Amino acid sequence: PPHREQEEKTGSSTVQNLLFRLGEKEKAAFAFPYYTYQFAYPERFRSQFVDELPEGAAQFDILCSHMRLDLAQLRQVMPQNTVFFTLLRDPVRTFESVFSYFTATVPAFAQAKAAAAVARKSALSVFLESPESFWDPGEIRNGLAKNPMCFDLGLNSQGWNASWPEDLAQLEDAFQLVMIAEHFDESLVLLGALLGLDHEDLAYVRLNARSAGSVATLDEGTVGRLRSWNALDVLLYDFFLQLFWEKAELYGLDRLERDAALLREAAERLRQTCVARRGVPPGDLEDLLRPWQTDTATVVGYELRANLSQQQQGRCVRLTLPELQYHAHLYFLQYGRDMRSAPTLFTRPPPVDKGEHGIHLHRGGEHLRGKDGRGT
Ligand SMILES: Nc1ncnc2c1ncn2[C@@H]1O[C@H](COP(=O)(O)OS(=O)(=O)O)[C@@H](OP(=O)(O)O)[C@H]1O
Repeated sequence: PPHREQEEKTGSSTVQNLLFRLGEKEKAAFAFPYYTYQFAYPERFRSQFVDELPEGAAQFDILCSHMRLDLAQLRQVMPQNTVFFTLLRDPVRTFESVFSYFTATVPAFAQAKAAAAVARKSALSVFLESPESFWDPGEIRNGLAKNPMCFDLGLNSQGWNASWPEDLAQLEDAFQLVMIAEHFDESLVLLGALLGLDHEDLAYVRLNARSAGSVATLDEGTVGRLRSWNALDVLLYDFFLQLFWEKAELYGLDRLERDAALLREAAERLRQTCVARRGVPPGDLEDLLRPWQTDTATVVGYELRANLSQQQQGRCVRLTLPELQYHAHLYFLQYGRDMRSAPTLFTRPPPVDKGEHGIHLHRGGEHLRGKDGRGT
């Protein structure tokens, strides 16, 4: 059974979608959060955050919802032969994405934004001029404000300390694969080899991407400041990037490139079949396919072709289904009830409010279930 640790803003929704599709097809038992679609994030993961084992299942097969990692607690939930993998992204791009997406929810970022309005500068540049002045390390909602990838992996993300190398070595032992977003297709090939998946299983579309207008261009000075503020994320990334290339060499570099090319072809075929328009702004998307938005970032989605067969429709909707909608759908399939909502510190509420929520999800669910004739 795979377990994927979800890293904020690294491309993890794209990998999660793949596991959702795979798990749904195989009727896997998902270890879902008791509340909502994330494990009480940004608290450290605890086994009691997981909902009950579904009826008839002897163990959980897949766990892939948002969490801040605690390996020991996670091992209490998942079977012994679980494959652990996660995904890292260039720390500069990750931080820029985290900053843009969570400007309003991370207090350190929100304060920088307020100061920027006065100074008539960008919030990110004001933050990077003196990050320490905005950053209160005692405030848990500031977890993502510095070294967000280390934070999500449960490492000490606030500064270097003596146990860091050992903590890193533990992660190296625990994860069979650490994927690298900059080599996404090659990472997927290695994942496929690990889980016994073929190119068709691995075909994907890029999910949760911001519109071009939401992505900041970074000059050299900004990149330098981002790297020094997130120095531990840089260390983490460089360490696992090197490990990634060692794994790639073991697989065979030529073979990896050949397989990545085949995967790209399979993915492109599926995109040609399914997608009429990519990069579609939220206002143009129906509820079912509209990704969750924040106040500060526009996240784009996909419009499907109009004349799909029933079977294609089932596959294409799932391929492009945003995280919350797919999570809610699978939760409903697994338990026969709606996902529980609960306020968390980082509230990203369900896509529509409570009253409509059920109707929307049922409609979404029926749409999904009806179109491919799976039925529940
Ligand atoms: N395949 C692939 N390769 C490279 N990058 C990718 C891929 N898929 C998604 N992305 C980018 O990842 C960002 C979204 O990350 P997450 O899905 O992890 O976000 S979230 O934490 O779950 O909200 C988001 O980055 P930004 O657009 O910079 O915000 C996506 O564009």
